[in-house]
Amino acid sequence: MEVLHPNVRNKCEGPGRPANPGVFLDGRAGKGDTCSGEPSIDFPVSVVLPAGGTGERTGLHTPKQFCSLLGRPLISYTIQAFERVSWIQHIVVVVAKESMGLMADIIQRFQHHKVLVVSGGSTRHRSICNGVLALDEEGTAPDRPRVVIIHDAVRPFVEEGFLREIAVAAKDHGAAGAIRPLVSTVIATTSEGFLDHSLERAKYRASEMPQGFTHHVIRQAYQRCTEADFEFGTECLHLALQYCGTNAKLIEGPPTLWKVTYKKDLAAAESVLKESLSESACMITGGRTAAAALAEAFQKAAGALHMGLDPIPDVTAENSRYLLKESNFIQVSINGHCLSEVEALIKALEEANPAALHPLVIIWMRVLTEDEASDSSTAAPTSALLDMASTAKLHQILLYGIQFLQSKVRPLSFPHLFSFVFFSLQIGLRVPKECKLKRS
Ligand SMILES: Nc1ccn([C@@H]2O[C@H](COP(=O)(O)OP(=O)(O)OP(=O)(O)O)[C@@H](O)[C@H]2O)c(=O)n1
Ligand SMILES: O=P(O)(O)OC[C@@H](O)[C@@H](O)[C@@H](O)CO
Repeated sequence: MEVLHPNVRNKCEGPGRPANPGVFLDGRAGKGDTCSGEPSIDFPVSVVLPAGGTGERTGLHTPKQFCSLLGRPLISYTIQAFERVSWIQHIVVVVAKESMGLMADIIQRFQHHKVLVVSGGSTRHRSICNGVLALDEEGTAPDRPRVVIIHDAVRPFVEEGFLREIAVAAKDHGAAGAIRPLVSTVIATTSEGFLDHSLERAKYRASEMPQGFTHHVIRQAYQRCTEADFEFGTECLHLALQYCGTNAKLIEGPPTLWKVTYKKDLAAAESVLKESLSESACMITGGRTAAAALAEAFQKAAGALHMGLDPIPDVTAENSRYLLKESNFIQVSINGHCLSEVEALIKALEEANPAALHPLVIIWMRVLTEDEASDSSTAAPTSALLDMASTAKLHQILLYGIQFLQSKVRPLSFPHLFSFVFFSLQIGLRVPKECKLKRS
């Protein structure tokens, strides 16, 4: 636990008044989990996530950044999006003083790492400024970044590739920002509430996040800006231009950069998360030829429905990364019914203890040939599987079983098989239930 130097000067809320010392919270020692195999950026980058607002426009009592989506606070998704990027050194989360304890709990519970928490201010600019200052101080503060990325904590869908573009452009130009095409036309009104004029929509863009700045530019911008900027401003790019003469490079971002603002946006964010979680899985074949052949055939069938399936022999050695990155697992067993493979997978997941944003789903897919099916001793170990499912659920692991007969007369029906798997992945996120053996 590292405490920032107590006299972190908080210019943002008036000169001289020290901000609450930030604390370094690291809920989990150990390596981060990069989500990309691309080469890392070769200059230090840190992130400031302003999360000190009250979320009034949602009409909810809980500030939207702390509202739960699939059982997890919204801010946790945003933090994980950044902590999985290996070239990001520190994540400064700026929260209201009264939320510091809650934020510490979230970091501990979801095992976030490389996070520094500092107290926010009465406006978004004051909060961002506090976050930048926290990166600024000599002494115990983390090593200084070359580039500072600023990203609203209530924009959970940010991708590493776009972050990289913003960071490189910020390094090259001093500032960079995400833009999106305008959906509505911008108009100016008279003081009596009538149309004064409208802007030519094609000439304008919506300013979104993330934005990036060299540490020098954003620090100077906040040192020079006025109280009116702090009180009423909403655009960091403007401060860089106004007070540092830096024209930000503008980069059109993906539509996923939208900000959770209203209550309906929380529901939209949850359904986006749910959809994204059931679109991929890894199929564990145990290295057996028949299982690998089945997995490859299944992978082709799933590809047509834009579902990514990775056949792998096991989750050891270099495949252990799936335990941290993946969320859905299909354990393929052909004949035989020992549950040891499923048991081993559950154990590996518990040990890896991924900072999963959602329940993990394991589907035990068991294929019986005709002679096996006629042998009563190979009957599905339903009670053992149900017991295992009940125990696994305590660790947020949902276990389902599917068993089907493969015979000359009844060849494998992928549509049936696939619909069960996809259905389980979807349902698995909604209501954790004991596993049910399905006979197709
Ligand atoms: N004093 C403030 C105000 C806002 N923010 C943060 O800035 C981001 C974008 O601001 P906005 O969507 O306006 O959030 P709120 O101010 O909370 O929303 P509202 O205006 O509806 O109250 C949010 O992550 C919010 O928590 C902040 O850090 N400090
Ligand atoms: O004004 P709000 O606090 O709702 O949201 C902040 C937005 O203005 C900001 O995130 C982008 O427009 C980019 O500056």
